[in-house]
Amino acid sequence: MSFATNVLSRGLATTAWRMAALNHITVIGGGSMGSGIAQVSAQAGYKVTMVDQNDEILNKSCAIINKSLQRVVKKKFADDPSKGEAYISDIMSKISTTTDSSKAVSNTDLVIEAIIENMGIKKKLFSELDKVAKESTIFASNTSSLSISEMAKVTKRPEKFGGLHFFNPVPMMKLVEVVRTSNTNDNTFDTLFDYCKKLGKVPVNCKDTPGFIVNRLLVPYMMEAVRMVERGDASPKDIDTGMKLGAGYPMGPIELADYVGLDVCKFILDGWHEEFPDHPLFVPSPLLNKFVDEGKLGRKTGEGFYKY
Ligand SMILES: CCCCCCCC(=O)CC(=O)SCCNC(=O)CCNC(=O)[C@H](O)C(C)(C)COP(=O)(O)OP(=O)(O)OC[C@H]1O[C@@H](n2cnc3c(N)ncnc32)[C@H](O)[C@@H]1OP(=O)(O)O
Ligand SMILES: NC(=O)C1=CN([C@@H]2O[C@H](COP(=O)(O)OP(=O)(O)OC[C@H]3O[C@@H](n4cnc5c(N)ncnc54)[C@H](O)[C@@H]3O)[C@@H](O)[C@H]2O)C=CC1
Repeated sequence: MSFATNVLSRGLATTAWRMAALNHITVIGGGSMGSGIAQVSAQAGYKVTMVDQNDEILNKSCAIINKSLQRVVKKKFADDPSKGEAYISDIMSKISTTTDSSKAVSNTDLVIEAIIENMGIKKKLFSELDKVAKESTIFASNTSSLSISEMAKVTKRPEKFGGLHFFNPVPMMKLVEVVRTSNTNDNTFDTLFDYCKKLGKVPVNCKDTPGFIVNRLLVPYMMEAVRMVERGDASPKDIDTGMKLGAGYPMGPIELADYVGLDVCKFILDGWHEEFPDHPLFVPSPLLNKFVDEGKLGRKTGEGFYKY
C-alpha cells in the first residue's frame, strides 16, 4: 500500500469509526416537514417509516410526497418521462407508514421528530420512545425554536441526541442546521452531518441557542412584518412586494408566514414569550392569534393572510 493510500484509508477508517451506520430512519409527524424529510431520505436510498396520529393524516402525507415527486421527476427525467412513474414507485416503496411509534422505533437507527412545536408534547414523545428504541438509536428533533438539550434531558441518551433543522419546502431547500448540545457526542454529530450530506443537503454546525442561526434572524424579521400589518402601516401585498423586489427574497415575509403555517408561527412566538416574557419581540400577536382561532392557518388550510 502506498503512503497516500495508507493515509487515505486510515483517514476514512477514522471517519467511519466516528459514524454510526444508518439503514432505517423513523420520522415522527407526517405534516409539512415530516413528509418532506421522509421523501428526501427515501430519495437518498434509506428505508423510512413515517408515523402520525391516524391513517387519514398518513394518507395525506403520502399524497404530499407523491405530488412533490411528480415535480421532481418532471426535471429528473425530462428527456425520458416514461421513467418517472417507476422512479416514484421505487421511492414510495421505501416509505412505510404506521400510527404505532413504539413499534416503528424498536428497530430503527435514527428517529427524526417533526411533530407540533410544543415542548411538553415533544418531551412526552421522546421519553416514551427512549424506553423502546435500541441503545444505539440516535434521536433528533426538527424543532424551529425549542431547546434540544431540554428535550434530551428526558432520555437516557443525551449523548445520542441532536437537532436536525430542515427548511420548508424540504425537497427544495438545501440547508440543514445540525445542532449540537453540550452532551451530543462526536459520533452522533458526525453521523447527523454525514446523513445530511447523503441527502444532498448543505449542513451547518449550530449551537443549541434559541432559533439556532436562521430563525434567530428570521423570526424577528417576520414578526416585524406581521406587526406592520397590525399597525396598519402597510398591506401584506406591499410588504411582500417590497421585500421581494427591494431586498431580493424569493418570498415576502407575509407570504412566507402563510407558507410556514400561521399555527407554527404562533407556537414559536408563544414558546419564546413564555421563555423570555420581558422581550418585546415575542409579545403575542393579536392578528396571528385571530387567524389561528379561525382555523386560517395559511396555505395548508387555503386561507391565512391571503386566500389560496
Ligand atoms: C413568525 C416566525 C416564523 C418562523 C418560521 C420558521 C420556520 C422554520 O423553522 C424554518 C423554515 O423553514 S423558514 C422557511 C424557509 N423557506 C423559504 O424561505 C422558502 C422561500 N421560497 C422559495 O424559496 C421559493 O418560493 C420556493 C422554492 C418555495 C418555490 O419557488 P417559486 O416561488 O419559484 O415557485 P415554483 O415555480 O412553484 O417552484 C420553483 C421550482 O421548485 C419546485 N418545487 C417547489 N416546491 C416543491 C416541492 N415541495 N417539491 C418538489 N419540487 C418543488 C417546482 O417544481 C419548481 O421547479 P422548476 O419548475 O424546475 O423551476
Ligand atoms: N412549517 C415549517 O415551515 C417548519 C416547521 N418546523 C418544525 O417542524 C415541526 C413540524 O412542523 P410542521 O410539519 O410544519 O407541522 P404540521 O402541523 O404540518 O405537522 C405536524 C404533524 O405532527 C403530527 N403529530 C402531532 N403530535 C404527534 C404525535 N404525538 N405523534 C405523531 N404525530 C404527531 C400531526 O398530526 C401533524 O401531522 C415543528 O416542530 C416545527 O416547528 C421546522 C422547520 C420549518
